Amino acid sequence: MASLRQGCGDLRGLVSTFTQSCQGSLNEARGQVSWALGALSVSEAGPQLPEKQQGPPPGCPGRILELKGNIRVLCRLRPGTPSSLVSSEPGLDGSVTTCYRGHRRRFRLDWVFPPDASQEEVFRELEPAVLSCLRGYSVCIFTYGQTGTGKTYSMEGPPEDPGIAPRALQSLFREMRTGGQHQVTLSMVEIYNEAVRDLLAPGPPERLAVRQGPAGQGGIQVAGLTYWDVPNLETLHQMLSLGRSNRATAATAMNQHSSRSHALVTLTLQAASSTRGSGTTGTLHLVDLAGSERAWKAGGVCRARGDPDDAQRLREARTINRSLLALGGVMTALRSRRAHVPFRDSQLTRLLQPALGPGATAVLLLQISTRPEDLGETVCSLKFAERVGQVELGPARRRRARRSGTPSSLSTDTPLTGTPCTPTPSPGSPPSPGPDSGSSSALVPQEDLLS
Ligand SMILES: Nc1ncnc2c1ncn2[C@@H]1O[C@H](COP(=O)(O)OP(=O)(O)OP(=O)(O)O)[C@@H](O)[C@H]1O
Repeated sequence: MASLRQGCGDLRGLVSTFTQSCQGSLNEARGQVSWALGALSVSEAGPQLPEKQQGPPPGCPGRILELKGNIRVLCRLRPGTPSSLVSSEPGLDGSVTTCYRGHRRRFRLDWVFPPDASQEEVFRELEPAVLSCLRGYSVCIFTYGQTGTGKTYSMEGPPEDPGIAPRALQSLFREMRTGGQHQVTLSMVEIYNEAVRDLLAPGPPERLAVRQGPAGQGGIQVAGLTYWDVPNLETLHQMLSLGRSNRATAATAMNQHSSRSHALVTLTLQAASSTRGSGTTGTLHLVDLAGSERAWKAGGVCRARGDPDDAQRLREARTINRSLLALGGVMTALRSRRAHVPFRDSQLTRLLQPALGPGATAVLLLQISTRPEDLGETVCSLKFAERVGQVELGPARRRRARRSGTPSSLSTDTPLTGTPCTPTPSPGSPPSPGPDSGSSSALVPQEDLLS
């Protein structure tokens, strides 16, 4: 009788959630169709569009993005033991040559940074993409590679030698000071063991639900995510370091301070319309991916160390690898222009969906090791980068605000009145969502609001 009751309860639960799950699948199908239609119109319109409609004039940062393609792959070699098995030709259109299991293979990349490249040199190559966000572009910069190869070093960097994120913020605020009114909004999440957590939540971080946006509007919603209006650079730095300190890290076999989660920082930059042009909404996603670490390597070390936390490390390694595999699957589908792109396969790919949609620009910074014992991983990473380099997202597109869509409470580097790091949150909603976007996540750019 008890088991009959239990069965009956289960059945009731299933029935009650059935409509909801159907609606979810329907919404996703709609999203896929509108994504495919968007891709189609982009590929049809792309090269034929007159320059005026394509974006900024020659010489401007956005122009470089359009001409160089919407996904660029940069590679940075970690300093350390030089090996004759990994050699590189640094610079623009550089290459990395590996000699693995008797096979020589040359991988071409958009830019290769040698082991002695400085943080400044790396950022110089990325700065145009970063600044294009102020002109309404959506840009995603992500670091990818084996654990311990320097992803966090490149993205964050030590205080005495800052990496991409702090330099990007500084550069954006410097540029904003030169004129115009802007509003900057920040959100920061991590994906740890497939759970999405708000790194800037005012209370204890809880697991957040990721959902498909309302029907016909596409996009992804992260329920309960906090969005912060950031008035100045100092506050932004403080918030980022707060978020960073909330991130899950642990000592692993390969790295003493290994990031065990993927971290996604999203800045939305709204520029008010002025005599120089209409308002725009740009988005900058900075993604520090957790490192890939072969499960067998992690497993071997787990057994050898007999540490009680090692089972946890092994589980983390597996989920990280699964999500990176899903990212690889998405890249393959995008490259082959498949009708179905498996964005739903992991939380990482779901959240990255808007950043990899038509009209967006993505820059992959691949980190590799030159150590002979890492060669297998290095080749895998380079193959992944090669796949990414062949993806086409269509020409980069700017998002202009409607004429009436000027952001409401604009600020230009206004000094914070009150305690730093306590700006006004706008829980669960993005900054002034456009009527077409239907998105409640800062990870989701508003639709192309070309007026
Ligand atoms: N270019 C570099 N110059 C100097 N030190 C570096 C460089 N790249 C990496 N390192 C050092 O190597 C170590 C590992 O780097 P980091 O933590 O950034 O790796 P990671 O790829 O983010 O690892 P994980 O995926 O495990 O988080 C750190 O001590 C870092 O300071």
